[in-house]
Amino acid sequence: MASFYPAELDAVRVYALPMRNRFRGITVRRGVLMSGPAGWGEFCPFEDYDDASAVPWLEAAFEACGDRWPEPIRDRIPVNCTVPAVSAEKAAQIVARSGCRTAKVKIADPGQTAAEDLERVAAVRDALGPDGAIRVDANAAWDVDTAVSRIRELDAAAHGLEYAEQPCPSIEELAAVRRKVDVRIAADESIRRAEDPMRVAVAGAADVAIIKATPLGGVRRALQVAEASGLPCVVSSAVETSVGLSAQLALAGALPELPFACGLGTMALLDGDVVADSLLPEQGFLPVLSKPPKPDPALVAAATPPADVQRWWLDRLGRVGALLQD
Ligand SMILES: O=C(O)CCC(=O)C1=CC=C[C@@H](O)[C@@H]1C(=O)O
Ligand SMILES: [Mg+2]
Repeated sequence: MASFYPAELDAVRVYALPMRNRFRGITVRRGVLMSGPAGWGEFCPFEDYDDASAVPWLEAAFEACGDRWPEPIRDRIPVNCTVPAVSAEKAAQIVARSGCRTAKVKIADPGQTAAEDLERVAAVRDALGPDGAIRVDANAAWDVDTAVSRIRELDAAAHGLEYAEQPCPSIEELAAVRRKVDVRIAADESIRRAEDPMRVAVAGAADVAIIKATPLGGVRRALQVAEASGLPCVVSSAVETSVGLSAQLALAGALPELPFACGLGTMALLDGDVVADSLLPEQGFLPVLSKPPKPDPALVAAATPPADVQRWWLDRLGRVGALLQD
């Protein structure tokens, strides 16, 4: 239950920021910034999410506006750089510029061949050197047999993968792949898109749980999901601006254990931000803030989309807000 409602919001601002490369099929990231008594929150469900699936995203924004986050137990978070489905050359540049010691590589993207995936992963290993870690994310693209053969090939091209994220859609398939390959399996969509993320039994089907505060309803809820998963957790972003990203860092800061780098280096995917001190990784780390950063009015003005786009987002906010109050 949210602790306060949109009627109490001090300010609501719609933003649109271009992505540097197409990611998850999108080229512009859009959402709503809102301020409440505790600070700023961000409501940014992807455009393909229906209103019901967008409810936890709004709960996450309201948590940031209405409550302080749990006390952190660490003040900085190691992060991976995220490599979209780009050419091998571009992938190497992204890794080299990031300063991160872990890279997450998107594979099995629509329109990409298996050979291009292997080249991208090999280029990332060259750019990272022998002791960096490489993880891949297939976003549920494969069946079990394809996953088993592709993961083995990618593991060889990478000279060792840290884990393979969501190779197949279902938990049963993840479990079957996990029995057949030596690489760790991570569950992402199986948790974040589950009807009840608190009850999804991923232990046995995965070695790592990907946890995201924004689609799971906020930092507190995500901490409960992490505990219920019974697995080591990696916090990963939903490609928010620095406002929403700060909540994900609060989650990473509060988790009892954090054995792997987190997927929170995503400000590098966006061309611009709404805060002046953007949460871009430095030497592979991001800070845990005590509260969300305040948007810079000039940057927000520069990121404000046309009136019809603003109207679409405000209507969506109103509809999802009404569902939340039901
Ligand atoms: O984990 C990262 O490095 C970045 C975040 C990331 O990959 C994602 C963010 C948002 C939507 C997803 O398609 C994608 C993911 O599947 O993890
Ligand atoms: Mg994923």
